[in-house]
Amino acid sequence: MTHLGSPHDAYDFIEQIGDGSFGTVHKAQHKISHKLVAVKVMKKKHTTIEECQGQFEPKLLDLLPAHINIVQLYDSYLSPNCELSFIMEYMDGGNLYQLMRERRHHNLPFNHCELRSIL
Ligand SMILES: Nc1ncnc2c1ncn2[C@@H]1O[C@H](COP(=O)(O)OP(=O)(O)OP(=O)(O)O)[C@@H](O)[C@H]1O
Repeated sequence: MTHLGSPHDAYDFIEQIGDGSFGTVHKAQHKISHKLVAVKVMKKKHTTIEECQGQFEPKLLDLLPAHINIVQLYDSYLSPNCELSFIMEYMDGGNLYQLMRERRHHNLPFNHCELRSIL
């Protein structure tokens, strides 16, 4: 379900944590519950709810069964300035590239079990 309105009304944006091909990702905190979330603000502008609901990523996340290795999608917003934002579970471990660099730096290669869970 996409809400009409800005995610800034419900969340305090803390910092930008990523920049992908399709959107920028921010760490944010719900103003009432204080729960930390990741907000992905899509680069492409959208004008209608129907257009937002046709997006591939949220459709896929909705279809997948709950799993600890799959980020949960909580909500989405369509702002008056035509920005579409997804509110997602916040993962605080960094991305795979950062993890690989850190492990290499400490000379700690992944074992078979870890590789299987990543792939
Ligand atoms: N749910 C999340 N919790 C914490 N950080 C996240 C979350 N989602 C994305 N990020 C951070 O934001 C970065 C960009 O994510 P995004 O999904 O926009 O692109 P990507 O999948 O990394 O790259 P691309 O879309 O270009 O293939 C990620 O690399 C990660 O560091």
